[in-house]
Amino acid sequence: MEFKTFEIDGPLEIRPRKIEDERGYFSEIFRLADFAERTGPVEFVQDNQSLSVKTGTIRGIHFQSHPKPQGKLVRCLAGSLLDVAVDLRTGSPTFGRWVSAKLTPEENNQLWVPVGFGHAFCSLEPDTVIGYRCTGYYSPENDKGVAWDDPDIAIAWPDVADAGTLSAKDRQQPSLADLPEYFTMEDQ
Ligand SMILES: Cc1cn([C@H]2C[C@H](O)[C@@H](COP(=O)(O)OP(=O)(O)O[C@H]3O[C@H](C)C(=O)[C@H](O)[C@H]3O)O2)c(=O)[nH]c1=O
Repeated sequence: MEFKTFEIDGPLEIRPRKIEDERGYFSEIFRLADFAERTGPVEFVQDNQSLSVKTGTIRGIHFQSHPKPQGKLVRCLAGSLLDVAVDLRTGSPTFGRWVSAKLTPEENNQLWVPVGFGHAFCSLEPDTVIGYRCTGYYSPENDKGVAWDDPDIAIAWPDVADAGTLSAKDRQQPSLADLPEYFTMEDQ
């Protein structure tokens, strides 16, 4: 299992080994000991999965505020997607900056989005399925977001990104400049 860091401290791209044979492959996609060695103690309590039928579907930038924050371990189960983590920690030297990874079943890679980061993705082909493990339960009252196309974040979305796919909620997310201070450098 390979762990790749980014220029922003916190997010990780994880690439579990695929053991291939004539039947296909086998992969240990998560080992708590290996993961927690790099992230510190984590407990996943909820697994989510969503289907995006159209190429260019954009979901996000989402996060849950305290006292119900969520770290997310994301992978692609079908299709492919560009997954993005945005640093929302007040006082962070990389506040407002983002990292991304193209996730596909073939690559068998994952993105760790720690507490303190917003999460968003864009599907890169039809019928893309995303699966992600969360370290906190869903809490609608703590479900917050930032505008996907905020110029102060300037995520380099792929050309296929289709704003027409945005949910009503995502069409009216606040700008980064208008966002309350939800997270600090104490968050992880
Ligand atoms: C997140 C969530 C949603 N829901 C319900 C609420 C709505 O009735 C429906 C769709 O929710 P939403 O439009 O927020 O789903 P996405 O736009 O895919 O948002 C998710 O995708 C972005 C990229 C994320 O990182 C978050 O996990 C999450 O915000 O599922 C639940 O019942 N449980 C949940 O954990």
